[in-house]
Amino acid sequence: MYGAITAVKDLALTVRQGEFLTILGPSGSGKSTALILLARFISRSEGDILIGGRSVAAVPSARPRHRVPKLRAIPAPNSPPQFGISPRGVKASERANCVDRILKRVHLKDFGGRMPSQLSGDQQQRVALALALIADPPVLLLDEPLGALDRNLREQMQGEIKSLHKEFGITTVCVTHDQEEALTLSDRVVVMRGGVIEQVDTPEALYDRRRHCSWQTF
Ligand SMILES: Nc1ncnc2c1ncn2[C@@H]1O[C@H](COP(=O)(O)OP(=O)(O)OP(=O)(O)O)[C@@H](O)[C@H]1O
Repeated sequence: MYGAITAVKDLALTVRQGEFLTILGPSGSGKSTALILLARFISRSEGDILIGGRSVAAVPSARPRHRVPKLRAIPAPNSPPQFGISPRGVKASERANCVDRILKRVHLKDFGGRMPSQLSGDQQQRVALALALIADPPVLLLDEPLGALDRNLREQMQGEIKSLHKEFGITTVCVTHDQEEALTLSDRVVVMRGGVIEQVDTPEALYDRRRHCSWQTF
């Protein structure tokens, strides 16, 4: 709840291990709030959120384990991309290698020393993706990851996100209002409207069902 506004009214959602789940809906439908609830950024009115079978309420709030930087912003704006985050469960001696390997994987091998302002929009998104992968979170949360990019770059980054998800197998919850993006990237799509879940389906079933009842635009 934000004051008198109940952004998400009733949310019962199971995110499966390793899946790419997208929350799709029009502006104001509560998508980001649902994602925030997942990350426990704000207090919940009621209910519980489980990650890996464990209640996030049991996780100390000072440093939320499940928090992952939004892709639309670089989390450490004044630092070169390779700083500011350490790989989990990687020995100190191997950290630099791990960071290099992931920067290479997102096509930023030679960009490690640049400041964010020296990077283009898609390079900044790649840095954010690299940071998320290096952090190796139990659930990767993406809020409108490609919203700031033009169409060509968006399609290119969609392909990259999809192949990174396949390769790293990180359980991912993504928020978007872009139907094409949701259908392209996801194993399942959650359609939200007015703070409630309207439908949960595979992209194929969603496309098929909506074809028969006039595809709604967001
Ligand atoms: N910090 C806030 N304070 C007050 N109201 C808020 C706040 N954040 C969101 N809201 C309200 O909660 C409702 C849901 O917003 P939310 O951002 O979750 O929706 P959304 O589907 O992600 O929309 P968008 O795509 O525009 O970000 C909206 O009515 C919005 O105005």
